[in-house]
Amino acid sequence: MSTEQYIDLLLHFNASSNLIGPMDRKTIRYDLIEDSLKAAIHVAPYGRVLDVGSGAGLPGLPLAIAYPEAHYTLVEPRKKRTQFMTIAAQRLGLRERVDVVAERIEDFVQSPDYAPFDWVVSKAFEEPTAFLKDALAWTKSGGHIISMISAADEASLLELANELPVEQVGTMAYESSEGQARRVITWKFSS
Ligand SMILES: C[S@@+](CC[C@H](N)C(=O)[O-])C[C@H]1O[C@@H](n2cnc3c(N)ncnc32)[C@H](O)[C@@H]1O
Repeated sequence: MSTEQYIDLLLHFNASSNLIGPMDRKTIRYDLIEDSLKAAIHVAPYGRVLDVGSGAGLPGLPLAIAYPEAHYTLVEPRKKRTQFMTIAAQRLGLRERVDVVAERIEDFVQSPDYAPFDWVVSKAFEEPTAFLKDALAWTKSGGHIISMISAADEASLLELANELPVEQVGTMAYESSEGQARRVITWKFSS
C-alpha cells in the first residue's frame, strides 16, 4: 500500500471517469498527494477521522495510507467518486479502517450510527468560513479541525475564528505547483 499505487489507480480510473481532470503523475503527486499530507502538519490524524466532500479520496486516502493508526470516514454523495474510493480502499488494503459513505454530510449526520469525530478535515468542499462553523457540529469537544484554504481566505477565517470556541494550533504557508499561496490552519475545538 503506497501513495504511488493510489496515483496509479487515479490515473487509470481518471481516463474513463474524469475524477480529477487532466493531470500528470508529477502534478498529482505534488498538488493532490503532498498537499493532502500537509493536513497532518500540526496534529497527525488520530482516533476517528472525518473527510467531508472527499471527491476521489482527497485528502482522506493519502492520510489513511500515511497514518494507519486512525479510522477514516470519507463522506461524498457522488456515485462515481464513491465507487472509485471503495475500489481504491480495497486495492490499497485499507478497507478495515476506511469507510466510504455515499451521502451528503447533512444526511449522514442524521443517521443513528453517527457520532462526532476526533479530527475533521475537508478540502475544496465549502467556503472556509462555512466549513469551520459546520465542522464544530461534527467534531468532539477537544478534537481538531483542519482548514485547507487559499491564502486569500485566511483573513476572513481568522476573523470568524475569534467568535468561535476554537484555538489556533498552527498555520503553515505553502504554494501549489502553479504558485498559488495556500494555507493549512489547524484548530482545536475547545467548547
Ligand atoms: C471540489 S470537490 C473536492 C473534492 C476533494 N476534496 C478534492 O480536494 O479533490 C467537492 C466535493 O464535495 C462534494 N460535496 C458536495 N456537496 C456535498 C455535501 N453536501 N456533503 C458531502 N460532500 C459534498 C462534491 O460531490 C465534490 O466531490
